[in-house]
Amino acid sequence: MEKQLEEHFHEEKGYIKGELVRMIYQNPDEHFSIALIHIIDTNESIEETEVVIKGHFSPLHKGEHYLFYGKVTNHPKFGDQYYVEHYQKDIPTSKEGVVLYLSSDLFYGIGKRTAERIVGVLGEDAIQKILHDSSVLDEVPHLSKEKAEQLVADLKEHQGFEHIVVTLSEYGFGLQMAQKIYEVYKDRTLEILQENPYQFVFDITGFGFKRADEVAAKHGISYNHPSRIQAACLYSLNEWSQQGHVYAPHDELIEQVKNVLNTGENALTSEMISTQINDLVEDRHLIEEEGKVYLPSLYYAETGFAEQFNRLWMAESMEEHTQADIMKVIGEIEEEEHISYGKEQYDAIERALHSNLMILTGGPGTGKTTVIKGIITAYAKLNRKSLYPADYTQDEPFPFLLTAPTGRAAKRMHESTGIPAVTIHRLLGWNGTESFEHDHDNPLSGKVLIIDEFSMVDIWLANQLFRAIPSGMQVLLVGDEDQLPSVGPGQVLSDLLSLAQVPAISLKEVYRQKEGSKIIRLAHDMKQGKCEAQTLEKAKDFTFISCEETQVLHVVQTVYKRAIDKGHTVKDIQILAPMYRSKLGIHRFNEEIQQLVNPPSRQRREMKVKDVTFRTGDKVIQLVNQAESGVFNGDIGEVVAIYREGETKDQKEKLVVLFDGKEVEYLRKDVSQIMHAYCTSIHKSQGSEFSIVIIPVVRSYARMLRRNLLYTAVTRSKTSLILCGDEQAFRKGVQTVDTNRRYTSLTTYLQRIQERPQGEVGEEEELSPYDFME
Ligand SMILES: Nc1ncnc2c1ncn2[C@@H]1O[C@H](COP(=O)(O)OP(=O)(O)OP(=O)(O)O)[C@@H](O)[C@H]1O
Repeated sequence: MEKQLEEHFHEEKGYIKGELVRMIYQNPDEHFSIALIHIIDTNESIEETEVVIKGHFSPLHKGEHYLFYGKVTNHPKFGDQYYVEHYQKDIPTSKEGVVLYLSSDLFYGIGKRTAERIVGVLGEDAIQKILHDSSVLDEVPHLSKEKAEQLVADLKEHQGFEHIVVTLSEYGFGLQMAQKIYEVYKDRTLEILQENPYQFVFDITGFGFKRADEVAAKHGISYNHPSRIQAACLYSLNEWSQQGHVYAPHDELIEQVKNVLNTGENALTSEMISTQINDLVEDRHLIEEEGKVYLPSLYYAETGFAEQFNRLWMAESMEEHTQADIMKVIGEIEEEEHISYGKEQYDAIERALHSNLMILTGGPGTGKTTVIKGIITAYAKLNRKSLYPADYTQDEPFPFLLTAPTGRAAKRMHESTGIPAVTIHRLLGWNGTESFEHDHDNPLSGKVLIIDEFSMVDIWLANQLFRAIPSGMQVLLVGDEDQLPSVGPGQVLSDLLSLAQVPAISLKEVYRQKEGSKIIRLAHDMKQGKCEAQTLEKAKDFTFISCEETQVLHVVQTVYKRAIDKGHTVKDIQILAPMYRSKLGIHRFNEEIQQLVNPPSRQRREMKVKDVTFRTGDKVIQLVNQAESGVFNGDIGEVVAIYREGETKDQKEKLVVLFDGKEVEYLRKDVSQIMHAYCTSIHKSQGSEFSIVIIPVVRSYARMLRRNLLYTAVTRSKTSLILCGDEQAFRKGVQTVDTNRRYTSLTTYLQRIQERPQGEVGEEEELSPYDFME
């Protein structure tokens, strides 16, 4: 196999056969290295006898020969270098060569005579044979067990990683995936690859069923092999949860699995699939209850959250204040703040003050923030507490915990209340991997917890958060039920609201509208599905520019430019679109707006990653939570510096982004954590607000256009909203209610808990959903 590969590469690609002179640089985590090589043989046009090579390879050993495949690149300062795309050890193939190799210093305790005996028995492909099945060494006479074990260990160390990567590359796996696979299975990789590639679907994040199927087909694994069907079940359920469902009904899962297995004429019956689902359930890879099939992590998150929610809801009431006291302090606040609370607002403050747990909902401008401030101030007055964190000590911590799912939402919360607010991840002391500092063993401390933008919180995070809330802490969940549900699985807010017993107050009266905001009026009309001609009429803060789909890009550019010319910054202006990859997708807008506001220039450094060019001055968005650097999914920043290899201490290219006064460095390999943010998706914009929002709405988006999506987009704008495109498409979207409810069973569990005889508690669940996640 290796030989064929070598011949194949020799025919098609440039190569250098060489020997290590010295390692110049190596980063073991990334297997990225630079080395100086003495050239033994090459078909590349390199004049020198030595060359610097760069690329992903583990440390090379002196005295061994390697074959490097790649490209000659010309470095302006250092001349010719070789960029290694692929490499392998030049394993000796003649008997003499193998004897020399095995008796070299690389192998402890193997002298020339032992090496000759090994090659005498196993032949010139002794190395491959031993790597494939080390028991072949039993056939070698006078080779002690210890020596044989040492030899296998040394061989694996010297040949293991390269050999595995080379073999995986034959199956079409890139270096990154090969490394990921190797990290999980180490020297068992090839064995698993050959015997049960479907195992990869279980163990390796991002490993698709189709890839496993391709590998399995090469090994002749049959279409109805139990491992194949089981992997398809697991894969389907994963896909299902990515669409927001917490479970799949057994029968629907079977249908989905049939589609994934796609066996054509070789039909697999529902019974066969059902049997495999049952086996997975028996082995605890899946959990099934009343015909609902769950991934264990989701099952434990949902049942766990229900228990935690119930615990807080049913906790002993805290010290009661009399109605008279409450009325008195609310009156005082009204006077101090020059405000007269509406009836709903007043009720919300009053009820929150003597509830363990309450939900506050309302559209934009209904006074959610005003009520939050009212609750905090009233609590402080009633309990004679200061609102300044500096007045507190470790023994008596600050009583108010304010939190939100995104950094931007937390920042807004802080700005509007004057009280510190952090992301939920930070509040829980997330360490960036699998655990949180705060959980039921180490709960949060404080008296009142307020969680804003709760519609964005998925069932995993909700459970994790609620586990860390001590009984007796007052909890207020705040959100807008008409916005999109969480990106992750579940629909926690709307499930809770659907239960009549859960204490909730919905603010309906709009206050900001009284200040003449058309944006707010539009949002409230949209909520009711209203979108008449009058609704879209131009106003001071709102314009719908009707135009053909082909003109939309130009119109968006013109509006953007005009806003910039008027003195607004790129930060103030946000384009929101529902799709990434269409003619009018997010990527396209980003390219065009970058060209408009941050074009190539001598003063601006660039880093090209795949097809995307990042430039200093670019507006970018963080795509994943990154606890160590303190940046979170959805945070928006600006590229402030780009460093080349030779300019940094550790010789690495870097891109630096400034997020709200905090600089974060990205290595080239991590740049995929960010993307341009001139235009972002509506989903990513949840929890953020922008002064000027531009939303293209065209017919080609039709399958995405839903009321809650458009409502979320429109309510992101603070002072100016520009819609452009097709009014009809917008209207249709507003009238299309997302009827695809997610499969969740939170309400069932909560009801079940409520009906349980008093005093009986649920099984103490020691597991956290994160125990099941990577
Ligand atoms: N009872 C009231 N009397 C007068 N003005 C009010 C009242 N309640 C709220 N407002 C004003 O209405 C505006 C919107 O209120 P607030 O910011 O609290 O709403 P919100 O629901 O948090 O809105 P959004 O979600 O859009 O931020 C603010 O300017 C606020 O001062």
